[in-house]
Amino acid sequence: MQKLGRQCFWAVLLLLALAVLLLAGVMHVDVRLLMPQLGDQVDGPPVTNVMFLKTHKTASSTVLNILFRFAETHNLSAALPAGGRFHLGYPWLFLARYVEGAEQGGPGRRFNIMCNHLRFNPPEVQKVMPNDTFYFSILRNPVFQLESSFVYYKSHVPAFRNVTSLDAFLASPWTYYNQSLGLSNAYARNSMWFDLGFDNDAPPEEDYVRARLLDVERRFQLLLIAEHFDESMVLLRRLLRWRLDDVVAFRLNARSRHSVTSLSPAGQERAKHWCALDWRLYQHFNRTFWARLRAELSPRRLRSEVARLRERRRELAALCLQDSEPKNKSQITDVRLRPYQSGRADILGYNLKPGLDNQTLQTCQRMVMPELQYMAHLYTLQFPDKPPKNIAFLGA
Ligand SMILES: Nc1ncnc2c1ncn2[C@@H]1O[C@H](COP(=O)(O)OS(=O)(=O)O)[C@@H](OP(=O)(O)O)[C@H]1O
Repeated sequence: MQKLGRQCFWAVLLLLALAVLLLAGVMHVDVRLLMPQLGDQVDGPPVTNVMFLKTHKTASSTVLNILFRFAETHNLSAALPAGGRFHLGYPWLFLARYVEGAEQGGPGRRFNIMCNHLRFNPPEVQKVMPNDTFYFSILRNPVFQLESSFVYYKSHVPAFRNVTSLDAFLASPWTYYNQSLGLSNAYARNSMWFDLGFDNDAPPEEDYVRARLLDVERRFQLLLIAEHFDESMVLLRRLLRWRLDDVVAFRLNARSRHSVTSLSPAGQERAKHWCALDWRLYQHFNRTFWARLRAELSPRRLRSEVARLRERRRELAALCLQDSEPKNKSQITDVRLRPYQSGRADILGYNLKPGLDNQTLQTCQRMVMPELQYMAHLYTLQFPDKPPKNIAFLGA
């Protein structure tokens, strides 16, 4: 009798499971959306040695926030800029000695996570990162990347200083762009190509471009695409075997709508021509990105993973943020959460909900902490005996 009862129980359970699967199939719903805990399972230990080449104006600060949070929550070491510096020697080619502590404890000191701005120089990066490091970076359509760069670096970059608009610059770039001024003009032309360590003024000849694209393919396991940020996070999480919350992030370092300018259609075409190396880079890795996604996930699975990521971001926004809309500098009440401002860009940040309990507050603070503040925070954790980084603009 008891045996019959047990059999009935299992039969009902089986029927129920079949009904859920059938329903999910009919309604085109991924089962993991109905039972989220199923979807967070990953095979094998997470990858913990990661080098992210932080390209400029490509959503890279949002990725850096993800990596810093992972480093902090897993007690991993980060390769941080030495002394009072805020980047790893940029715009000069990276050298291992730009990393705090790289030369202490004898040569061979290795770090888990590396993600501050640097100009890629593989042999020197290899001196501070372990052999099994996962290398990745992110690219953005150079038309929009250049527009963001123009507004952000307007007064910093010689080529941009004396021109009123990007359209005017692109109509006659050689009037404003002086090659002999070298590195300080790197933000004005093929900036992603430059960050990868290549010559941003090289003629875009076919053999040269192909050889460099091959170099990038050899060095990096993954190139993400800023325009497809959520799909990028789904792919990254899969390859790193991380949990969903590890890759959920709020958009950081964004400009307010009024500081975004739009390029005329002719200006957009000129931007592709002016930044021909970046345009080739972007087109190539946009193609390989989608090929990789297709190889890793079915379209339905991709849709459901992106949906889960967005749902979780909405949940965390509701938990953490006073208002899900980002705020400008003067609206951010906690000065420590104000992002660095530059050029004509009005860079936005977030206010947290008041009255959060300590643990929630800590999680939420980390998610909205701007790059410089987070770096200074990790630096103090990692090097408590060294003078802390001085973020001058916070005192202003
Ligand atoms: N999640 C996500 N998806 C898409 N785009 C995003 C995301 N996060 C940040 N951004 C946009 O990235 C721009 C800032 O880039 P960076 O953080 O790389 O800039 S920096 O070089 O570190 O200053 C900045 O672009 P602009 O607003 O056009 O300047 C951000 O809006």
